[in-house]
Amino acid sequence: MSAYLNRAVSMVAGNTGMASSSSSFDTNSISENRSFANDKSPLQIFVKAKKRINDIYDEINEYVIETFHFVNDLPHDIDIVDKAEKELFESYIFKVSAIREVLHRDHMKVAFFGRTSNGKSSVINAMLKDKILPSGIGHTTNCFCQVEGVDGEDAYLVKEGSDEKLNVVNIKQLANALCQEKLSESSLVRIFWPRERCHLLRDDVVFVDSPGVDVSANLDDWIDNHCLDADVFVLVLNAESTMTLAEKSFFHTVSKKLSKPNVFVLNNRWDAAADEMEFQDSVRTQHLERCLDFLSKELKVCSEKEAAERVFFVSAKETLNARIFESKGQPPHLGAITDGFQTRYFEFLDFERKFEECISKSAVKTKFEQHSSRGRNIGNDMHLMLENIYDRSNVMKKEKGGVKKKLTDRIQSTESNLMQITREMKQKIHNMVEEVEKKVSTALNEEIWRLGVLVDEFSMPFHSEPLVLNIYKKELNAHVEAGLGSNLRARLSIALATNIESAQCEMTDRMHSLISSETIITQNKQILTRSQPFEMLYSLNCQNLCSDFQENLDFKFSWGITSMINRFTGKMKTNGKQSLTVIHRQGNAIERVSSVQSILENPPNQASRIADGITPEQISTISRVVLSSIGSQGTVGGLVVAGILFKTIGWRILFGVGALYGCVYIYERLSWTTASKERAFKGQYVDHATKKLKMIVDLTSANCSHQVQQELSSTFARLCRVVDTATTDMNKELKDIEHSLASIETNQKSIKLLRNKASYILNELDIFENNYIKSN
Ligand SMILES: Nc1nc2c(ncn2[C@@H]2O[C@H](COP(=O)(O)OP(=O)(O)OP(=O)(O)O)[C@@H](O)[C@H]2O)c(=O)[nH]1
Repeated sequence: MSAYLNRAVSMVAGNTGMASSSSSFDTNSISENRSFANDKSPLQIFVKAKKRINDIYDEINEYVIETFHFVNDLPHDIDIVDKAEKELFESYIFKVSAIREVLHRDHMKVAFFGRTSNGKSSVINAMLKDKILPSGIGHTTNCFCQVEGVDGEDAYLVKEGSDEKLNVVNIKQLANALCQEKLSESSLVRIFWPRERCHLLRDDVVFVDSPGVDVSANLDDWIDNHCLDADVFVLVLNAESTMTLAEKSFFHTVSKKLSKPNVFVLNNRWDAAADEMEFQDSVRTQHLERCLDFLSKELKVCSEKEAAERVFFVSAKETLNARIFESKGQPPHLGAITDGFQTRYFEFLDFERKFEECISKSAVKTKFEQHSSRGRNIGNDMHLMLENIYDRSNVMKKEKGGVKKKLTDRIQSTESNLMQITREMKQKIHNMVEEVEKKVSTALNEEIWRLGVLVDEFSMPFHSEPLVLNIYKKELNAHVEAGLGSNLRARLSIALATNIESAQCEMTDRMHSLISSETIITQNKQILTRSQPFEMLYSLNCQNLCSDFQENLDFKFSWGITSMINRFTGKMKTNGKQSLTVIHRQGNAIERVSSVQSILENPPNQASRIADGITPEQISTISRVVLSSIGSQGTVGGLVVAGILFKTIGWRILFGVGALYGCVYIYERLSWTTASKERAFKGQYVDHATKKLKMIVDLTSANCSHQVQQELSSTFARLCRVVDTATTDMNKELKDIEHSLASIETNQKSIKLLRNKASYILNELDIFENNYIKSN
């Protein structure tokens, strides 16, 4: 084994972690090492990086969707995100979705270029360990052929511009299929080959075979259409000849369009070139120098040292044959064409190892660095937007907190002020009620005192006929009731209405000071505005009051004994009445109402008894007893009196007095006319009505004060209801604000969580970049 071979073996073994302590090895051990190495293939960097970035993008996708839904579902009252921001959040969903699609399609792409028949297809087949692409003498590849892995057992091809999957059973069929179609040289045929048949395809490497660079002038189109996303370029040279201008100029164009492309140079057909063993080393050195110069000095895609790792001398044909034998379980060296197979085979393995390392790192960098940076931009943007939204929610929280405090204070002050005003208004109403009671009582007493004048004003024709008299009495009662009512109204109503109105205004103003809502105040004013001022009802009801009035229109001699007794008892009646008033003043208003009402309902008996202590029957009995006593003893007594008087003053004087008494009697008897009867009737009526009206003075004043109390209390109650409504509204508003605040706090927690998720994703991308991009 030559020294060069030893170097190659140690190189490959070293890369796979296997120590080469002996130069005596066979190709079986190489194949075992190679198989073991697959698991640790440099391509795994790309595979793992792709899986990782896909996982991160799955998280980013979930995150942008979650964030958009959160922002979109925010309650309308929490106006912290505007329409433009929502649209921006939504746009991230589409962006991420587009990146994920590209990511899923991302693969490592290697493109093979060189002159026709240099063995490009053979190199690809050797790498894929199968005769996939047709190869042969002459121009066999007439368009771009891309070999990529597919799940499943069946291979198929898809032509450019078509979705039809054409079955490919074997290489002949594929060659026929490609030849039958008149394809343009820059069109692309995609060959899908089962992944499981080749580890390179399984690890997402895509191979692109091209027509010879010497057969086309459309090199720019080729590069634009097929090379811009290639991670590695392999220039397949024919080691039997020198690099041509066509090959050089193609790569010059490539290096102009792509910054520092990864270019490998394979001096293929080295088996044929090495036939003449004596010149082998000098030819190799010659080729090597030219290639190194080309890469490092002409293309300037790498340093000379790096270029030394990019130039190989191989035999694709031998390698392919060896691998086919190998796949059949036979020793690979059976595929050897000439001497030096092992060296060339090892160098092919070395190329593959370097190629795998290069393409993996390059693809990770060129493809995933971009995705990582776009993911980072999205994460940063969203983090910033969420930061702004959080700040806005904080401002809103503070505002709402301020409103809540003001509202709470207002509710508390309204409640305490309402209690204070209620106490004061109760006292005011009480004072006004007492005042009204006094005023009504005084006014009514004065009117009763002037009752005679009112009765005298009644001018209906009087007749003592009972039927006519009844009508007269009814009309008189109505006249007295109307007169008293109008007099009382004239004396009291205006002042009373003014007082009540001012009290109502005061109540309204004070209660309205507790309400902040102008709408409620306006509505309330409309409700409280009365169409007519307060009108007091005195309810004297003389008709019932004087229903027991019984006139006495019989002639009565004013100097008769009965009249004299009546005058005497009249004095007693006055005293009794005074005592009744005292008794009544001690009771409360309601009791007075009931007692007086009962009096009114049973007027003659009880009232007279309570007032006088002596009933009219008793008076008449007394009169009769006195008269009868005078009558029964008159004979003796009268004679005695007459005798004494006769004896004392003389019969003339006695006769004169008797005649005078008689004249007076006759005069009174003659003047007892209808007019006298009317006067007597009115006098009796005035006495009766005065007596009855005085009984109801307290009742009436209590009734009036009750009306005032009712009026003011109902006004105050209405105002309280209004304040209550306003307080209820404020409480409702407070609850809404509290609910809103709770909602803001919940949303702030969600925003924080989403912000943290953005930071987490950014951190994941950092780790990804450190592991897969910066370390390369
Ligand atoms: N001796 C020898 N022959 C080779 C080697 N590689 C390829 N060949 C032969 O060279 C011929 C051309 O090989 P291809 O793989 O078709 O070459 P190509 O560059 O793809 O040609 P086009 O497809 O026409 O561009 C075939 O007959 C191969 O068998 C090699 O390493 N040694």
